[in-house]
Amino acid sequence: MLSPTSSQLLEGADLDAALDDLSATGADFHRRGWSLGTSSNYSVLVGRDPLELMVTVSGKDKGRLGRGDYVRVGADGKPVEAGAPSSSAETMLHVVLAEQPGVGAVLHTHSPAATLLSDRYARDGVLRLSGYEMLKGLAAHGTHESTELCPIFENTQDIPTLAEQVRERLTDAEHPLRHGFLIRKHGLYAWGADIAEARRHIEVFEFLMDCELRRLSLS
Ligand SMILES: CSC[C@@H](O)[C@@H](O)C(=O)COP(=O)(O)O
Ligand SMILES: [Zn+2]
Repeated sequence: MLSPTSSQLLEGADLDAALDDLSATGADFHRRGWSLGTSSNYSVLVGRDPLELMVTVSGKDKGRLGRGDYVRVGADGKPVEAGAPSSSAETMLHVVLAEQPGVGAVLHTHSPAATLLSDRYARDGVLRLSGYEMLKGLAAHGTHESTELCPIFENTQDIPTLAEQVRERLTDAEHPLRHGFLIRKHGLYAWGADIAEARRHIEVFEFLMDCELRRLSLS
């Protein structure tokens, strides 16, 4: 349980419940074909002062995660405890997102739609999702007559540089990152105030990208 003086947001039974929720999310995403072949990584914020996250261990089957498949990392993306297994190769992306006030969980998926659309619209640098009722499932979209601009980053394999690019875009004056972004021919990152909201954002993006893919194949 949380003590009133604790700087930790999650500990004890609350932390176990959060990890179980992330593992159930992984099993669900795996079943839906969004987290196959050890792809994807997930994290939940456990403390802000200092910043600490629980991130999935690198290379794990995301359909069969257990409580031991998470590593506690700090603001530098390194494990807090000596001898801990390596956290996700993409840990720094989770860290820069979790640094933002109001972000409590980050999820990453590898669906066929994200893989293909991030390439199809790479030249534009953005996937435009416009006019769909399901946009209301993204926080702060009160109407279907809105547009979500989902930026697309190149898949350079240089995660520290990508993390810096993401950090800059989070506060971009013209088009700040809002709910998610794509990495070209790779996948989707989305986040939320907690695991439930991050999962909803992934589901909405995946639904909308599936619609976009079908719309392209119809036309
Ligand atoms: C199937 S490998 C995919 C990885 O390269 C990576 O993009 C990924 O999502 C999972 O890496 P991980 O280090 O397990 O977090
Ligand atoms: Zn990935």
